[in-house]
Amino acid sequence: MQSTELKKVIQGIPKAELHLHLEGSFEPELMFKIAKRNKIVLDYASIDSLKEAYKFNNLQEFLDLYYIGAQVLLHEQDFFDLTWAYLTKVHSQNVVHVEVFFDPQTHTDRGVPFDVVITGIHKALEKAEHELHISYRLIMSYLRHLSEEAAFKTLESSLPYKDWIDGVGLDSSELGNPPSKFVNVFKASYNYGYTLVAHAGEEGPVDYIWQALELLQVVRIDHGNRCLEDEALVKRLIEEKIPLTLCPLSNVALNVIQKMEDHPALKMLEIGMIATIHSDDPAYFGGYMNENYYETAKALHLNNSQLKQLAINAFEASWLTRETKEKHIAHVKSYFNTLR
Ligand SMILES: Nc1ncnc2[nH]cnc12
Ligand SMILES: [Zn+2]
Repeated sequence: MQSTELKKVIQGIPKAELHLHLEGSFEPELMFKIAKRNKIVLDYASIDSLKEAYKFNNLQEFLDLYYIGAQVLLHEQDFFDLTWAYLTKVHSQNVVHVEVFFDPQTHTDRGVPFDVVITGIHKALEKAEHELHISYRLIMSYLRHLSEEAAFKTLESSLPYKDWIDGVGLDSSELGNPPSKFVNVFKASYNYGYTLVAHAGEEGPVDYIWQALELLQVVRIDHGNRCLEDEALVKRLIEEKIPLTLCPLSNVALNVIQKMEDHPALKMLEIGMIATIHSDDPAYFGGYMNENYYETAKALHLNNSQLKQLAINAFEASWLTRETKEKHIAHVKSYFNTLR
C-alpha cells in the first residue's frame, strides 16, 4: 500500500488508546506557554533547543526529562490545558475512547495538591466526553522508584476522588523496582474498587511480567515486549486473554528495540495474543496513535486484516461495558468492509 493510502486507512479507523501518560503528552509549545504563565524559567532557551534534547538511550534518560517538564504544571488550569490538548489532538485522529494515566506523585511531591491535579484532568475528560464524544477511563499510576509506603499515601489521597478514578497502574524506572515491591498497595487498591494494570517487561525481565500477573493480579500488561522470551508465559497470556498495551514508537525511542522492523507486535498477533497499539508519551516519542499505527504497519507490512485486529483488540482490552465494546467493534468492522 502507498504511504498516503495507508495513512488514510489508519486515519479512518475508530481507535481506542489505552496506554498514554498525560504528562507524556506535554508538547514543548504548551510547556513553554504554561511556564511563562507560571513565571517559571525553563533550562532550555527555546522550543527547538528543548526538542533537541529529546534523544534517549534508555527509559531513565527519558524519565529525567519527563519529570523536569512536568514541573511547570502548578494550577488546575495547567492540568486542564494539558489534558484538553491531548484530547483534541487524538479527536483529530479518530480516537473515540481513551484510558489515560496520570502520575499524582510527580506533582504532590512538589507540593501541588492531589485535588488540583485531578480536578483539572477530570474537567477536561468530562468536556471531551460531552463535546468530542470521547469516552474515557482514568488510571492513577504509582511511581515504582518510590516506596510502597509513598504509594499508600497516594492511594489514601485518591479516596475522596474514587468516583473519578477507574484503575491504578505502576510506572517509572522499571529495572530494580519489581512489581513485588507493591503487592500490598495493589491489594489495597483492588479492595477499594480500582482495576489493576502495571508496566512490565519494557526494560525489565520476563520475571517482572510474571510478578505483575501473579503477585499484583493485573488485568493488562503495559508494554510486556519481553514476554516472547518465555513460552509458558505466552501460553498463559493467551489462555487468560491478558492484553498487552504496546507502544512501538516509544520502544524505538527508548532503545527497547533497535528498529521498528524488530517490533514484536506482528508475531504477537499471529500467535493469538491480544496485542494493542498505543502512544505512551507522544510528545517525546514522535507520534500519537496514527503515527504509531502507521510506523508499525509500514515496518511490519501489516495488511488491513491485521490493522483491523489491532483496532478490535484495543476495544476488547478496554474497560468499556460489553455492549459498548460491541458497538465500537461493529464500527471497526463496517469501516474495513467499506475499504474492500
Ligand atoms: N514508557 C514508560 N515507562 C515507564 N514509566 C513511564 N512513565 C511515562 N512513560 C513511561
Ligand atoms: Zn507507559
